[in-house]
Amino acid sequence: MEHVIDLDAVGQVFAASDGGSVTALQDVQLHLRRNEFVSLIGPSGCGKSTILRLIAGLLRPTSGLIRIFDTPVTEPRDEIGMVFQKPTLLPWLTVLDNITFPMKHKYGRVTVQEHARARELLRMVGLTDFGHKRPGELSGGMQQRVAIARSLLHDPDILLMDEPFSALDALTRDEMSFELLRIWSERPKTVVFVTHSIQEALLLSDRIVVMSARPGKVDDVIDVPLPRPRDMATLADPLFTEMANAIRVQVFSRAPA
Ligand SMILES: Nc1ncnc2c1ncn2[C@@H]1O[C@H](COP(=O)(O)OP(=O)(O)OP(=O)(O)O)[C@@H](O)[C@H]1O
Repeated sequence: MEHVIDLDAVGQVFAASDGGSVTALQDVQLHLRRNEFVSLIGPSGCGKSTILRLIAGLLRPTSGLIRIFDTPVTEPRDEIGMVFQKPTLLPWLTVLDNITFPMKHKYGRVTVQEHARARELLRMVGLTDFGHKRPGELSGGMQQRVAIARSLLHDPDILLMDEPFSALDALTRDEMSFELLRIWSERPKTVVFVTHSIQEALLLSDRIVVMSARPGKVDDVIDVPLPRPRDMATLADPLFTEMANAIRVQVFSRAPA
C-alpha cells in the first residue's frame, strides 16, 4: 500500500519559558496511506497539534524524518490543506473572497477557474446562496464550512484538521461530521484529524492513532472496521459502542494522574 505521509523516529523538543525544555514528541512512527482518514486522539498536551504542524512543514522536527510522497518535508507544501479549530476568516471579505484569498495572497490573482471552483466548493459545503455574505452574517458552523471550502480550493492530496468542530454545538458537530464524510467521499484525500472526541474519531476514521501523555508517543493504532458509508445508524451499531468504551479505557489509563 502506498504511503503518503511517513513519520520515522520523530522527536520534538521545545524550549520552555523557564529556560528548560519540553519534550513534546518522542520516537513517533506513523505511516499514512493514500486517501485514508486517520484521527489522532490522546490526552491534552500529548503533541497532536505538533504532529500536524510538523506534517504541514510549519515546524522542523528536532529528530527523525518526515516525508510526504517520499520527499522530506522542509517547508509548507501545496499538496496540503489545513483547517483549524477557529475558522479564521477575514471579516471584511465576502465568503467567496475568503475562499479564494490564499490564492490571491500567494499569486496576486485568482483565475476564472479558481473562481468557478470556489463556487463549486460552496455548493459542496451547502452554502450556494451565501457567497456574497460577510462571515459575520453566518453561524459558527457555516463559517467552519467556509474554512473547509477554503482549505480545498487547491484540491490538496492531504487535509490536516485540528479539532475543526470543537467550537460547535453537539448537533452542528454531528451534522458537520456527516458533511465531511460526504466531501471526503466526493473528493478522496488523506485526512489527518485531531479530536478529543472518541465518538467523532470512530465515526470518521479508517484508523485511530491513540497517543500517550507527554512525551507524546504512539500508543496504539486501531483499525475501525465499521462499514461505510457511515450515517446515524453507525452511532447505534453495537461495535461502535463497544469500540468507544474500549478506547475510552485505553485513553484514560494513559492520561497523567
Ligand atoms: N512553540 C512551543 N513552545 C514551547 N512549548 C510548546 C510549543 N508548542 C507546543 N508546546 C508544548 O508541547 C506539548 C504538546 O503541545 P500540542 O499543542 O502539540 O499538544 P496537543 O496534544 O495538541 O494538546 P491539546 O489536546 O491540549 O490541544 C505541550 O506541552 C505544549 O505546551
